[in-house]
Amino acid sequence: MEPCRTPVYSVDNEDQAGASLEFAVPRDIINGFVDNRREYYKFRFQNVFDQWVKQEDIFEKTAKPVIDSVLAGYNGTIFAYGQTGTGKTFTMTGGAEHYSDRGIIPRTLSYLYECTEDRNVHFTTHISYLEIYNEMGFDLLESRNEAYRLDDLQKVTIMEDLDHNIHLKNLSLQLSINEEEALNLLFLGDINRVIAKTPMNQASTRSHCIFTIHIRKREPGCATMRHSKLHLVDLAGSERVSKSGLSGQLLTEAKYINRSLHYLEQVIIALSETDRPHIPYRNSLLTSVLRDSLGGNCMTTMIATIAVDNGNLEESISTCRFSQRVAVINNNPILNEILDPDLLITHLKMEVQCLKEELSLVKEGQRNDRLTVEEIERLHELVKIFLDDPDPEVALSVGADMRKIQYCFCWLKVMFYIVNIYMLITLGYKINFL
Ligand SMILES: Nc1ncnc2c1ncn2[C@@H]1O[C@H](COP(=O)(O)OP(=O)(O)OP(=O)(O)O)[C@@H](O)[C@H]1O
Repeated sequence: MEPCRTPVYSVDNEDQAGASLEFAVPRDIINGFVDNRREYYKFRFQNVFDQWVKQEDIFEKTAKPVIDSVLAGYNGTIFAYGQTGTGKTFTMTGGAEHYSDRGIIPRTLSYLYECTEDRNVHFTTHISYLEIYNEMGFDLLESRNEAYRLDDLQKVTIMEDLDHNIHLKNLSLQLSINEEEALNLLFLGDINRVIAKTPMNQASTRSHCIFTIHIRKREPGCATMRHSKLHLVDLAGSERVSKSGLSGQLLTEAKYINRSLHYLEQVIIALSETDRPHIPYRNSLLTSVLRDSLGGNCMTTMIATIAVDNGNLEESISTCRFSQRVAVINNNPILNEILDPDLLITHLKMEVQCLKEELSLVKEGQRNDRLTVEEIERLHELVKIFLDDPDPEVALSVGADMRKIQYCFCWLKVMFYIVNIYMLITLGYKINFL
């Protein structure tokens, strides 16, 4: 947050009804003339952080619960939204001056690898880093060398399968086995990010960036595997084109940013209205990529950053209104669990074997040549083993040959008669004896 020039806001974290942020706007501040606009605006959120808050507190209260649910097998998203220059990148990535200024992404990596140290559970972590600039996707991790131009990066395109799942073509997934490797990937991606100067903010990021951690977790002896992903999203800042005095390339960027944020807002509004049959995800690359992360089976946290000085009040109130829309969306996180691929292969092999036997049974069912003496002797042996085995689950397996199966049935029938006759004789003997 920018330092406050006029104290027109107050934060109340003690209120029983939840944390609140209130703006008191003296009438003379509203454009300098008396009008009918409201003088007080009060918003309630899960947490409200004032400008002196420590990065650690933000991480503990906003990010940690999402990471815990991602480690348990649910998808998660944390995204920073707000006017340009209000601290989104500072919140997500952090400041370079002090170690304590580390933002949510590096802290998430530390916490994540700390949690996955448990040797009894097998974790695999992959990282991807996508940049969306002027409605085009770029892989921030593809180039192992520093990119000098945006075109040096691999272009990422979006594809949809028959089940409407989104796939990102050319977005690399980099394996990272520890915190150091993951941080190196973050730094590589950050170097590759497009940085342009605007009159509003000397280090403004003009693109949306999505840092995604893909996790696979398997517990020993467990037939299933859990897979989840955590999107950490630093959105480009919204800005009023007239106010920022942009022109040329920067104006084009601002238009793209504002348009994609507008589409994001449309999606959020549609999600917050429960009776809306259609959610317009396809309008932009950003909403298409975040499709499974805004509504649906995901735990989503939005961090809204605002400036509290008078000059930015209008944007700040608009950001708060948008955040309240987001807060009413109800997601139903679903556990992402699949059968372990190795076990799946074993099951499929067994199924193929059964199907092969069934097939040859159908084909060979027409054979009418007689069984040889050796074959008959072998079948007697198999039936004996089958009958002698006390295990009720034991199977009599004679191969896919209808003649052999029929012979075994006949032989079992003979055995059945023999046993019955024997029992009758024994019973008759006992009666006579009595
Ligand atoms: N809480 C904070 N403490 C100290 N400095 C901060 C804080 N928040 C932001 N800043 C500083 O304010 C400036 C703007 O912040 P930042 O780049 O994070 O804004 P942004 O919202 O990401 O902007 P843009 O949308 O233009 O990328 C940076 O120099 C940053 O270091």
